Amino acid sequence: MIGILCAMREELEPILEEVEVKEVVEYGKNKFYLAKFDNKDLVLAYSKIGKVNSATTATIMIEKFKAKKILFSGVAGAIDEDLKIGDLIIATKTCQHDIDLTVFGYPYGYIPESEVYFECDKSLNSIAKSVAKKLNLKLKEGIIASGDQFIHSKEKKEWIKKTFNASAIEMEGGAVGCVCFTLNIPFFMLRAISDSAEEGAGIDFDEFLEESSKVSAKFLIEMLKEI
Ligand SMILES: Nc1ncnc2c(CN3C[C@H](CCSCCOCCO)[C@@H](O)C3)c[nH]c12
Repeated sequence: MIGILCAMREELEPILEEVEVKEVVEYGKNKFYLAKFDNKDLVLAYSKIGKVNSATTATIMIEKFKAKKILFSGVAGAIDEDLKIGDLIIATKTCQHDIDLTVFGYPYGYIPESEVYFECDKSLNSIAKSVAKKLNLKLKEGIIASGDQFIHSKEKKEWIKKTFNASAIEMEGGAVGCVCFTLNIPFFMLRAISDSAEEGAGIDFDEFLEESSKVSAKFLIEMLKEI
């Protein structure tokens, strides 16, 4: 079973259109779509926005639906200057920029007995890179930072870049990475850029959410053929 996770309805819908939904299971105030694609069993859901919702949905996919890998598809704000709206990025690792226990001498993003960074699955990332090569698509890879905030300030964006060496920003990957690390499940995260995470990002986000969600979804479908 492969878990396909998104945060928002707009991110999941273009994927659902491409798979054969066999059953919809209502559980934990959410809907889980059991589907087939290219003779593979999938469980798909959108978690709702944020780290708690995405951690909850990832855990249900793994524990209840027996997902053996989690693939995230969605949109992100750009931190690296060379990332433009519609560009694709995969996470080498994820982190949580809104964790702050620095008063106790810990680094930003660190919870005692846990990790700052959660590694993404290298074999899934190499499949993504070979798919991008085959389709002649630009695909960046880098650290992607998460927090329960929509970032729309150059100052905050630059702080996250300096503190975590992050290339993009969103609100779920660090939490899903932690769940997959905890349960020893391979984690892959693909994002298409929807905004600059600077002043005015909210306007761009509203304008490009649907289009960038489709870019990510289209690539994910191509990846599913190779897994
Ligand atoms: N700059 C940014 N900062 C943080 N995250 C992101 C992301 C990634 N996703 C989009 C969504 C945030 C938008 S909440 C929208 C509320 O509904 C608005 C109606 O559509 C959340 O799931 C994280 C894109 N640009 C970002």
